[in-house]
Amino acid sequence: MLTSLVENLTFVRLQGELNREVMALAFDSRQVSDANTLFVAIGGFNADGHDHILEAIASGATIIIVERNLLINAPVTLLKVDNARAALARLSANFYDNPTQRLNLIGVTGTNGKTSTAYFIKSIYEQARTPTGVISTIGTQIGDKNNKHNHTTPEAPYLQQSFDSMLKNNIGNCVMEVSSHSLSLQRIDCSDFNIGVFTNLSPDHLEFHHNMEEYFQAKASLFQRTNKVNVLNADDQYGRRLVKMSKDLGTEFITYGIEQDADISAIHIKYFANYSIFMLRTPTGNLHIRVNFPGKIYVYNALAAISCAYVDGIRLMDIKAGIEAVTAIKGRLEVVYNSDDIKVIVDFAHTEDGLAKVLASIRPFVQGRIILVFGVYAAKGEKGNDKRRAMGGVAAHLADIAIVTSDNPKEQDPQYIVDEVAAAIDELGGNYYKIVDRKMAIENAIDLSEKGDVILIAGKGHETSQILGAYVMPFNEAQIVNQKIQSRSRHVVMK
Ligand SMILES: CC(=O)N[C@H]1[C@@H](OP(=O)(O)OP(=O)(O)OC[C@H]2O[C@@H](n3ccc(=O)[nH]c3=O)[C@H](O)[C@@H]2O)O[C@H](CO)[C@@H](O)[C@@H]1O[C@H](C)C(=O)N[C@@H](C)C(=O)N[C@H](CCC(=O)O)C(=O)O
Ligand SMILES: Nc1ncnc2c1ncn2[C@@H]1O[C@H](COP(=O)(O)OP(=O)(O)OP(=O)(O)O)[C@@H](O)[C@H]1O
Repeated sequence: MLTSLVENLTFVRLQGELNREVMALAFDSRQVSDANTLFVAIGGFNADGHDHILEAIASGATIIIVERNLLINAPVTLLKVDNARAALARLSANFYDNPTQRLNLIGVTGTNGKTSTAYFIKSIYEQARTPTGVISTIGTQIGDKNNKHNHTTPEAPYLQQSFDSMLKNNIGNCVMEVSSHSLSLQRIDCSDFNIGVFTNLSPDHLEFHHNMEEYFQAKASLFQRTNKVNVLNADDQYGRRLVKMSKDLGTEFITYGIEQDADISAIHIKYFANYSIFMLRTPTGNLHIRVNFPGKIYVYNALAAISCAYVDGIRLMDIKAGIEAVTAIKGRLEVVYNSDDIKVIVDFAHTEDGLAKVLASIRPFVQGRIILVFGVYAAKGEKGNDKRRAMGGVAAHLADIAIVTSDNPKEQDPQYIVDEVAAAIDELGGNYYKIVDRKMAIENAIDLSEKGDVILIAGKGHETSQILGAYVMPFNEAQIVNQKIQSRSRHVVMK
């Protein structure tokens, strides 16, 4: 009933009764399909939900939440709130009876590494026989089911429903990637986090957050609301700011690192082509760990997950087994083809820092050349230009050949983006080709390759489609690679 749903919500009743049944929640008029739906009208960046109230009512909405004084000539209940997004979060949590109060919720935030850290955490907790759900860029995993969604951190109704579903399936822990958008747009309001995990911070999403300070403050807000402890990267300058912030707030924290003094650290690290080994140092003992992914970034992601499990009381043997049990994460340094001649890797690197670090991780083990296929999605304008140029710079410095192509061009002109990235590579004297069509770019990389080369296809990782304008085209990089290699070998045999 609406009377219980509005608990702890500050509102003004503009019309109608509170004594009404609520069958569903919606924030998009196009998604209303049930009678007795509560529709929250959000004033957005592009549209305004208030302009779509009548459509929502026509589809079944009977309770409308608004931010303005209005009256509607229909038998609906109309409540006014100060902030519709915050109200959506409160109503969603109430609708599912505040599930996070009964869930061990762990939030992972930072620019890069959230997904692998989340999967490492899930694996460790499950070694310790504590079932764990995941909400991440790859999807929401509850038991054996994985539901894909467009967001890294979905909107509040979906989140609260997922938490509720985890509890109903006897899953007591949830590890969730928390994006800066979700923090700024109140998607995770009314979610009680026990632990917050910070990976790192580097430029991204600046068209939305305007500058690094604003971006940092959005991320920092997660660590101001954790109930138990913050897990912080001592080697990252923003991680050290979060240490200071936690001290000031009197919040418990634990640090991890490789370079700086930290509570949990990795020493004697040895890097190999497909994995790394190191000695894990903790306040209560040391042990050897193997991470089945190459490069320093995965040692960091493993340390973040280890520190989270450690402060949550999981035994070191389960921690070790949990990290070592993760052998693949979709689209994260995923080897989609490997032979004596060439290796083809698909990876989700889509920021300057991520791309640079992935290239640095694989470089020591490449006998031939690195052929990089990549595109950049960044919004129009100065911040977008900065990102495109910065990624072009990484390609110029760290790849032998760059094939500049499209990522998800979405509403933008793909040729413009490719030209701009290529101009940045050109200025630095890099070696590049421009091929707007991503499938052709991948095929050309294979044609160009010689024995000993590694092809890195960066940017889309786990994604299975490409967004061109309003068109979502199925796009499977592993399939494209394998089909091309098969047809190439057929061609060679026929000759
Ligand atoms: C920048 C951003 O986050 N935008 C979010 C924002 O969109 P918006 O304000 O532009 O929405 P809008 O189009 O103006 O519409 C305003 C309201 O009217 C409603 N509407 C609109 C039209 C209509 O016919 N009927 C109707 O009811 C809309 O559903 C919306 O509630 O509010 C919408 C819901 O209210 C979100 O779906 C939308 O996410 C968009 C789709 C998005 O792409 N977000 C990305 C950038 C994002 O959140 N990314 C992060 C980080 C990913 C990462 O780390 O890489 C993520 O967590 O995924
Ligand atoms: N610790 C790290 N530091 C820098 N780059 C990293 C790190 N870990 C992974 N990466 C790179 O960033 C890419 C994205 O990593 P991951 O998917 O874990 O990040 P994410 O934080 O989930 O990103 P998003 O929020 O955009 O989904 C990886 O494919 C890899 O190229």
